[in-house]
Amino acid sequence: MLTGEASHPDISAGPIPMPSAVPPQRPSDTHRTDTRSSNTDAAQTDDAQTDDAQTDDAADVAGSLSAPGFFDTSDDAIDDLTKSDGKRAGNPDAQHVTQGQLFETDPPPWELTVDEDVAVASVVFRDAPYGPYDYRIPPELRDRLHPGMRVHVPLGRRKRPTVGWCIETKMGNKTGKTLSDVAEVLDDAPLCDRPLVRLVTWMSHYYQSPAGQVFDALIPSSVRASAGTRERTYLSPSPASADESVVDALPAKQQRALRLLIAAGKPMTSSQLMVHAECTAGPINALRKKGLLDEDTRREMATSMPTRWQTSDGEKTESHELTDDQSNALGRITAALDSAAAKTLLLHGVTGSGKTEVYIRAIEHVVKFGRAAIVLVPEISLTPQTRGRFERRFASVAVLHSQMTPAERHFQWQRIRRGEVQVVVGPRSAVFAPLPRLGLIILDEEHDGSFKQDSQPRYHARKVAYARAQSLQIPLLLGSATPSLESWYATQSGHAELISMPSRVGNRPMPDVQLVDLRIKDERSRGGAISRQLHLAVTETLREKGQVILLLNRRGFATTIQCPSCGHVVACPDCEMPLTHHRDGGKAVCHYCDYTIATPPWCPECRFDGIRYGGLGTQKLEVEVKARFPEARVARMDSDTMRRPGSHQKVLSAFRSGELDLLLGTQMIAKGLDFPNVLLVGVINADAALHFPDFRAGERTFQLVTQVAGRTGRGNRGGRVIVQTFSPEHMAIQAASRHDYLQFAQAEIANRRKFNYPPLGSVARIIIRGAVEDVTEATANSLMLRLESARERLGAEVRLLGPAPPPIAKLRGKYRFHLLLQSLDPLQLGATIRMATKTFKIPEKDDVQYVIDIDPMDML
Ligand SMILES: Nc1ncnc2c1ncn2[C@@H]1O[C@H](COP(=O)(O)OP(=O)(O)OP(=O)(O)O)[C@@H](O)[C@H]1O
Ligand SMILES: [Zn+2]
Repeated sequence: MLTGEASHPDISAGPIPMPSAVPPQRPSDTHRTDTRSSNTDAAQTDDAQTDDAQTDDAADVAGSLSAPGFFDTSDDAIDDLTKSDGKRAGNPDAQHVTQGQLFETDPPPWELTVDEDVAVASVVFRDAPYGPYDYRIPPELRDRLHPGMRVHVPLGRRKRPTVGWCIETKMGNKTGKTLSDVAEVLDDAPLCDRPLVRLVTWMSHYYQSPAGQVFDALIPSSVRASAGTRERTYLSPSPASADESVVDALPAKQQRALRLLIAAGKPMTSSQLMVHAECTAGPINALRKKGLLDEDTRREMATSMPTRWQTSDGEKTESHELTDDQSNALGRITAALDSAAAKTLLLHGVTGSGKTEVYIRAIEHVVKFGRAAIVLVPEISLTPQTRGRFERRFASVAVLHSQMTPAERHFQWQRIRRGEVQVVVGPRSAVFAPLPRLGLIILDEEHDGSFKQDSQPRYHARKVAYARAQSLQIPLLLGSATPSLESWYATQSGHAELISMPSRVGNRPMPDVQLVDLRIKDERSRGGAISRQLHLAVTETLREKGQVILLLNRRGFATTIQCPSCGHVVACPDCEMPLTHHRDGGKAVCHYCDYTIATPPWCPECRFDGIRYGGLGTQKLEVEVKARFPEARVARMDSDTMRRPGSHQKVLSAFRSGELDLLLGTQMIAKGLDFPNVLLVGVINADAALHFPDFRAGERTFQLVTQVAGRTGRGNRGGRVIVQTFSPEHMAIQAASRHDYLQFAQAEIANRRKFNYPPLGSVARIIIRGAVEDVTEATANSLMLRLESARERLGAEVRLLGPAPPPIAKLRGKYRFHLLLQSLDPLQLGATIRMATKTFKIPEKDDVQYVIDIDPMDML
């Protein structure tokens, strides 16, 4: 029989406190379906990157440019995660918030007796009910079962046999009930060690995601399914075969086979022995039947792995003599490594300052002491260059990427776990790499949006890396030319150490950036996307045999309302967020607070009557470019053209070798590429991301323009940048045009302070979706009421916004509403949601689901 007692994972086992309770059972079965809100084709921006490393079923696409906070939980706050949410928020009644109760028939606490001699396992499940529930470990399994293993247990009144994850083993049954037995242990060894199990419980608590689902994110499905392995039975001589008289009495063929096996001195499979003894299966089976052979079945890799290493993209460079900036940076990183403290370091190095070389030297330091490192990068197939740089410098590198087969992924995971790997390079899921002696975690391009997972559990790799580094007492190194404001703010508030590399390698100048004001009629080309200045610059560059990059980051839908004459964007008076045009009914709606007006027919600012909505895509741009520059060899890079494995590789190699003159595409061409012959970068519409209904719009725009501008001037021939924009005076664009991160960061922090947006406060979002609009809205409303009452009971200072339709108000035939929560204290935010959803049940007939997104990255 089950009990409803919430398990308490061991928190004394490691240096950092982890939460003391995993979330209680979720009341609504339907909750577990993740809406994958922004993973859709309709909504998907052109920057989709897939990383199928961790989920079987989820498309797991991440899209946007910025990153949520992780320092919004101060160290104290992380510490406080070990306490009950309710207590912290000041309500004694709230203590029970973290306790899961399955049956109302549970005895009251004073009737509980503790049975000290029972070995107990706490088990969590992927599907509802999620647990944790306690089971008795039968004596014969006591030595075999450890946290991090899968078990078969009976679940529910019908004792349905179910696979679960053991998160804790302990002595003593405190439930006062007879526990059901663990039926079977499914793994020979834990699939994750204790620190990783504690990371699971922390993630489960923080992201309010069932621990069983977090395990599934942590352990690749290929590992769970033992992809690429098979069972083989090995034969060895049994003790009975030691009797010479028995052997002598055997028929000739059997005798020969057995003697050969004894002489070999090692076990063989039956087919190996058949070859060796030149016999059929008959004599071997006869030996088996006579009890002269012992059998041992093992699971092993089917073949030695045919790893399909991608060839490098043609870059040749090797180790460099460090610049002064680089050696200073390295010195500070090695000091942190030597101090064996869980320090967070932010390496802010301008584009082309040589950050990769610093990472490599830091890892060399780690490897020297027999330890290993994880390097997280935005999707690796976009940057074959980075991969090549690591593979050339370390003997044993495991590169994880989305195009691996399950067998390859499993093979690499086993290598990593056996401690055979010095460096793991991979996307966000690589933060879970089971390295036994991890010494350093690095996030390159730490501001990148792909570090946030867009399906359950909706974790951010930076925050998880932070938690893992803290628990192992190792440094975390974040690197970027355009750090996220979260990381930047952490350096200002003393939670992270700032290391600056303000100049480029070889003292190359930063490229000159020229702004083209698209509001001026003459600058706009009739019907086209390329201004007169940009056209001239491309022509000149091609004539000089230089290469060109054109960026057009068109989002899947473009519904901002902007005046082409004055550049004014219609925005919400309460939230300062741009309003979104809804074609049905001609409404303009704030997607934060639901402020609604009729879409203005002319510009409210300058009265120009030709206000417009919408945009232009890369495909259309390609047609225009080919028409304007018929001689140029052009390639387009976006999620449509880059579907096939290896396609990035191909285009980038062709670009490096000079077989292509012009590369146009979405933000995937803005990332980390290092091509010395790129003399011109053009940004077609810098506003694309600027007027998005998202408080991170300015940050994303700054990052994107700065990053793409950084792709030029990396060789000896210099480089320049042309940025077309309707908002040349906007602070983000001004700062980007001067490569001035500091100015941007200071101004943007001041902006965020007004509304306590991250990194000053925390944000969470709940998405509700359903087939029938009013039912969905009614559900959203009743959840809102619960949030309000939870806020009151907890005395929490949390701002509640909505329900409002998100920019994508309908998705795959489902209506969507969202709620936003904002607070200076992430713990109060989390506790409010936990309390409000604890007993929130949606009747099955309503067909409505909800999804909790803590530290959301986008508001689509
Ligand atoms: N000490 C050095 N001496 C000479 N060249 C160097 C040195 N360090 C790095 N480089 C070269 O400088 C170039 C830029 O380095 P890298 O790509 O690491 O820059 P980055 O800081 O990562 O820039 P971005 O943020 O734009 O990706 C590379 O071609 C690299 O090989
Ligand atoms: Zn508003």
